[in-house]
Amino acid sequence: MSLPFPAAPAQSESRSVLAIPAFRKLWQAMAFSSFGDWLGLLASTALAQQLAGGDYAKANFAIAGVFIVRLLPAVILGPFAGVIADKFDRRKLMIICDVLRFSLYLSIPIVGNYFWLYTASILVEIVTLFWSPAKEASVPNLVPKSKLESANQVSLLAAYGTAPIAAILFSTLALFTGAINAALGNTTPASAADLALYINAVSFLFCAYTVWRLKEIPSGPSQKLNSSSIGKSLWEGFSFIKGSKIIRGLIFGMLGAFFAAGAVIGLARTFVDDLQAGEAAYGILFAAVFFGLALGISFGPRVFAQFSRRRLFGISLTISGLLLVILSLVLNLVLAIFITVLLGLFSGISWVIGFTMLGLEVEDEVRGRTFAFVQSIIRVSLVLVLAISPLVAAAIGEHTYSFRTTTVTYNGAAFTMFFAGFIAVLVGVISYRQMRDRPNVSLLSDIKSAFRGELGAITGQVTSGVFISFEGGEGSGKSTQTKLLKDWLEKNGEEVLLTREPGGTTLGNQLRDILLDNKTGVISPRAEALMYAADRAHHVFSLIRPALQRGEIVITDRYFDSSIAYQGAGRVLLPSEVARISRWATESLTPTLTVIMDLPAEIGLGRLHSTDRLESEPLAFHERVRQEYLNLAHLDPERFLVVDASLTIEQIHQIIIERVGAIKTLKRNLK
Ligand SMILES: Nc1ncnc2c1ncn2[C@@H]1O[C@H](COP(=O)(O)OP(=O)(O)OP(=O)(O)O)[C@@H](O)[C@H]1O
Ligand SMILES: Cc1cn([C@H]2C[C@H](O)[C@@H](COP(=O)(O)O)O2)c(=O)[nH]c1=O
Repeated sequence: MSLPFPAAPAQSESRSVLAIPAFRKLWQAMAFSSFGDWLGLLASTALAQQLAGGDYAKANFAIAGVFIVRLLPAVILGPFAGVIADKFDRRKLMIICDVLRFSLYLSIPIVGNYFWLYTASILVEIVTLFWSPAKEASVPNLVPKSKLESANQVSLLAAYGTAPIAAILFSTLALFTGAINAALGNTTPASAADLALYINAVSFLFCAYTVWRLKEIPSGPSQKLNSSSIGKSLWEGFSFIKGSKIIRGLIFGMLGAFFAAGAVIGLARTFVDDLQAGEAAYGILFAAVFFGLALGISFGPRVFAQFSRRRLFGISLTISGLLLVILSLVLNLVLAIFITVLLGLFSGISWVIGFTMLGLEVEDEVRGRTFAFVQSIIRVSLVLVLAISPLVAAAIGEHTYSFRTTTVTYNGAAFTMFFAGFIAVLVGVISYRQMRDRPNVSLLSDIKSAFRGELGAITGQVTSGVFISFEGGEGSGKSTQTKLLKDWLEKNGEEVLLTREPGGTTLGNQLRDILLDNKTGVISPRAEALMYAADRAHHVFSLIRPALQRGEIVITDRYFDSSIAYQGAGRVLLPSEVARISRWATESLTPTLTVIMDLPAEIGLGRLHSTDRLESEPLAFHERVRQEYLNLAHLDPERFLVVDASLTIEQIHQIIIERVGAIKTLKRNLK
């Protein structure tokens, strides 16, 4: 029998996609234009502030204006631009767009007034709306299908990874503007914002040149693009998410994360001014957010690997909100930068978990619409927060307070950040409560368990298909009920794989013989745990995962909870350690539903005609197993269904099909 391809992606995927010369060149062009975009954003907001000439309210209004004009075209024209861009030669379109962006950015510092700053910003955004779909449509022509996901990952890196580099360059320009002006022999000295805008312009010229040389991009118009309107995707996505508590919590939380990050970005320029710091500090603060975000995205999920993703999401969001509140109270720039890195870090964690979980929790058929919904709602809320927060700050104005001998100044930016942080905390707490798994496990004990490496991270990981496990003591009726359920599901049009542990595979059957044969005699508890885990690893790898990926329903008679109950409680090993082995063996594949057939051990054993090596264990062993099952179910009532196995076979079957029949992805529920 040939084994399926491993589920985990190869480590060097991202590097290998960049080894494709044509894609690498396009990627470099993307990285340059993203870098230019970030530098342009920093420069435009700095210029808007400069043009206000020291008027606090005017500076805030002007900065809000920059964000509004940069985001509005995408909200209003986004879907239409995609359709129009479809009709043109992609390569030529990208070159024209880049040359236009070069000219527009070049003109902003030359003209140097508000009117042209806003007009040019709107035009740049409109041009970008045509460039982006042309670029998106070109990527599939340059990389094989199997590498598309890695291509998207490195594209994201180019889009966001360039932000801190742009911010550092902006700070450097701000620090050395005088020297640079002198070196260039400028008679009318340019500000850091002007210089940044010139560099930005040149980055687009470079991008145009790269694409011009990239003959691999087909010259024809692109294939059909997703052109659904924002209104339509909002509505369709909304209809799908309203039924799921977890997805609702996720989206609500992600909006909270964007709300907090948007407030920092929208208010950063005036906030650093309130801290008596200049343009260099603005760049550093901006870089700090992205540096923190990058840290959170890269290391967060790995560092907190043992912790429940659903809980971690709400917690990191709440911490981000708290950090925003603290940031608003800080009057020292160095401290503010440190807090901003932490704020970015926790926002990064919630962002990456949010997106990953959306991918995991949302079924294949509705994933596209859900993501479209999330993207639309994020754009709309970003426009609102970026536009509104400087306006609120302007309305609040400047305030100085005296306490005995000290005076402190808290301006509108600080007050607005405080409120934004407060709202983010509320959102974090609500989404934590809404998404929290295992409601009977307290946060503190979950943190302790995570440090010990317990089951925390194991929560709803099935991507496609439905995975149901049956658990219970000896003779409790598992085999009888799994067969009845299989028949019922097949009558309802499902493809079903019924399997068991140990022994779902050829190798598993050999292990089963050794494990259950009375002649085997005593096996050390740890060796026994490893043998069951070995059977499980092979079972998941070669049978269960492939079936789930085919979209089938997998029913297994016993899975990892058996090991926790038998080897953990029965053999008196640490259940947390046994769980950890299973998590490793299965790459955390967790059942959608686990049915526990609960029966006093004595009755179950009494139903059997012969006894194997495990069944021959004393009654106390089997009672410990039963109690451990009940304990597991108590901790995670969402995953477990405990059934009274002393009822009749038909009564039990009815209880089970009532619960299974409610699973949303069953064909009968999708009609
Ligand atoms: N609800 C029930 N009431 C009475 N007898 C039952 C019930 N369910 C199953 N049985 C009988 O109990 C015996 C054991 O049932 P079954 O093989 O389904 O249990 P099991 O949990 O799979 O056992 P094992 O742990 O040994 O694999 C069978 O003879 C079966 O007909
Ligand atoms: C998966 C698994 C099973 N066991 C024990 C439980 C039973 O005594 C046997 C399996 O027999 P069954 O007739 O198929 O129920 O193995 C275990 O101890 N640990 C496990 O992980």
